[in-house]
Amino acid sequence: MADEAATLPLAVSMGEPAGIGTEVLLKSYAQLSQAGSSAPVFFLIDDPARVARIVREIRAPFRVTTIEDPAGARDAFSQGLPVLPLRGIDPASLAHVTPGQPSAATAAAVTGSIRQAVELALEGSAGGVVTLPIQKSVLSEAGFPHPGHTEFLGELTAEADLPAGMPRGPVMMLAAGDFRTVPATVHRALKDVPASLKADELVRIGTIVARSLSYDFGIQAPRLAIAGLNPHAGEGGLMGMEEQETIAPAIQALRSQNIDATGPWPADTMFHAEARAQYHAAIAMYHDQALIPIKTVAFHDAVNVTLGLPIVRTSPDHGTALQIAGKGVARADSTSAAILMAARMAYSRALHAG
Ligand SMILES: NC(=O)C1=CN([C@@H]2O[C@H](COP(=O)(O)OP(=O)(O)OC[C@H]3O[C@@H](n4cnc5c(N)ncnc54)[C@H](O)[C@@H]3O)[C@@H](O)[C@H]2O)C=CC1
Ligand SMILES: NCC(=O)COP(=O)(O)O
Repeated sequence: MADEAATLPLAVSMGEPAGIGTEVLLKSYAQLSQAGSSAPVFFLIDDPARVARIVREIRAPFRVTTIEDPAGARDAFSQGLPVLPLRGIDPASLAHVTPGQPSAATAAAVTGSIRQAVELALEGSAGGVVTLPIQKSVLSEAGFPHPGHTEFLGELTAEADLPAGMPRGPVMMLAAGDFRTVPATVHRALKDVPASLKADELVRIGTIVARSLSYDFGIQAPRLAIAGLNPHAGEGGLMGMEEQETIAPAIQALRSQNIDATGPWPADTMFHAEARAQYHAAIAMYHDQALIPIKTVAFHDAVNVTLGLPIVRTSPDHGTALQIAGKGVARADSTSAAILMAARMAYSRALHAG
């Protein structure tokens, strides 16, 4: 990790303050900072007084260090968790957070933290962005127009240049070790999925995944397995036509671009261990088709990563877990994995950029 740790510090957005985000980040800091100079350096964008209060409440064996800019994170990291104050947000909006009870009153801080993290990454002050989970329903109540980070990040980075040859995302991928799944449609009602599947969109997603597996993850000849939509991948048209009309033509188009894509595979049998050994990433047709297998097998290890962005972005795979917020029982493995993955991706991008 020595070289990876030498890249720019990672910016961590605060996520829902009534959820488990702060707790898992503090636990990750306690764990990862043990690695000393080989630990990836990161900082949280939040209200330092709020975070310091939580650190005192849980009697964490470290403190919070307020930094004025990302450059201050490296020196501060060995002393305590570096926290960069939220820009343009009244800290009073975060003064009355009750664990487990999210409120629209904190929405500006939550979305402002993401925006600030992305800006720092785009201007080259941060090596990438790690987002802590947001409560999507509460942000929506407050007028936030995006169903999740993925779409918001696409908008925030729409004008920025991508690495050479990388088509523009955003594309969501969940990854745990060699197990990688991509939902071709993301935050969409199931009833709307069939009509929204388009061959050219599947080709764009497949191209981004293949390119990113090489560029960000060092897989030189990525193999993609594409799922069908219907039971038994349509059973020759008996159970649906999307495989023949949309998915198979997209696979042909990917193959004509020398991308090693196969399918459409029946989704029920493509995720067991022997099947997974045949490919580097599965492209599923909808959110739960992609996320159920990986969260079942690797809930505490998986990372949510956005491909096809001008910046690196990862996140723990879990949500705000309001039921256990404030109880001290949340596991930080996925957050630590997200930080380590972002550091590795930032290092890989820095190497490519020369
Ligand atoms: N990247 C993001 O911002 C994400 C946000 N969400 C949002 O989170 C909210 C809650 O979503 P849910 O579907 O309930 O999923 P969830 O992941 O918050 O919780 C599902 C179950 O897993 C448990 N759990 C989650 N994280 C855990 C951890 N670190 N340690 C131990 N147990 C843990 C919870 O207690 C609950 O039983 C929703 O608003 C959802 O949209 C969900 C996923 C990702
Ligand atoms: N289930 C994954 C999820 O909802 C995360 O979405 P995003 O906030 O990363 O776009």
